Amino acid sequence: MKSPLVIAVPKGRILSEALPLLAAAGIVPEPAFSDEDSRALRFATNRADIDLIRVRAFDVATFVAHGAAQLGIVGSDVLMEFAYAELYAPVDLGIGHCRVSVAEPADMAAKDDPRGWSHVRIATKYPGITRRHFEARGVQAECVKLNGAMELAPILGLAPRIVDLVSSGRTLKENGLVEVETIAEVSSRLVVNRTAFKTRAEVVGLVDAFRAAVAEKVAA
Ligand SMILES: Nc1ncnc2c1ncn2[C@@H]1O[C@H](COP(=O)(O)OP(=O)(O)OP(=O)(O)O)[C@@H](O)[C@H]1O
Ligand SMILES: O=P(O)(O)OC[C@H]1O[C@H](OP(=O)(O)OP(=O)(O)O)[C@H](O)[C@@H]1O
Repeated sequence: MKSPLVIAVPKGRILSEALPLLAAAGIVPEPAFSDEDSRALRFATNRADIDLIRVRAFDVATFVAHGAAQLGIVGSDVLMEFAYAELYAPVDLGIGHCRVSVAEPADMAAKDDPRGWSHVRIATKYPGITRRHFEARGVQAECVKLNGAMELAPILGLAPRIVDLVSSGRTLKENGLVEVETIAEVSSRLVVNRTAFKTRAEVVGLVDAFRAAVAEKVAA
């Protein structure tokens, strides 16, 4: 028998929205998958030919790009950051909606004009997206890489501006920051390893199942 297909899912906030979509696509993980006390990382499902792995959001892209997992669920922010050529993203899952934005302290924004920037220092988890965004209009971005709590950077003098995800805007507001530019709208995508897509027929069937699950959700 062929080895099971591996689907990588992020363990953070997307998971609760992804599970109903997986179920609608006919994939239900074993109970240990939702058990917070479980230390297991790879899980069987109701389908003998499919396993799930639970990894960090950024690592979903890495596992699938290298073919260690054949499919995955990941935010388009992560896809933009890495731009892996081996990743094919055929289905917008319509979950995990937010945006990647530039933000700065409210008092700074009151007198700031983004058109006048020539060099910016930015704290971010997304140095790739940030550099490309600013380079496209001739602005040099010096990035300080953080893995979370970017909103602290301006207050503590690490960098005057940040590039981070914004959804309700509450995190910015509670930290005295305002959004000054939206770089991109974000949603989660089904990603597939291009080689697996060509060589394993079951992958094509699964992509169709996810597409149907999304269409069903939209129609409901
Ligand atoms: N506030 C938000 N609203 C909607 N979607 C979000 C929001 N924040 C993040 N996301 C989406 O969820 C994905 C995972 O984010 P999450 O915050 O759960 O993980 P993380 O904290 O980056 O992960 P890790 O703990 O592994 O570093 C992001 O890549 C993005 O696509
Ligand atoms: O606009 P809002 O609705 O407030 O959402 C934005 C926040 O959500 C994300 O962080 P998350 O809560 O995932 O924590 P993290 O810093 O661990 O990534 C993001 O990094 C922002 O901090």
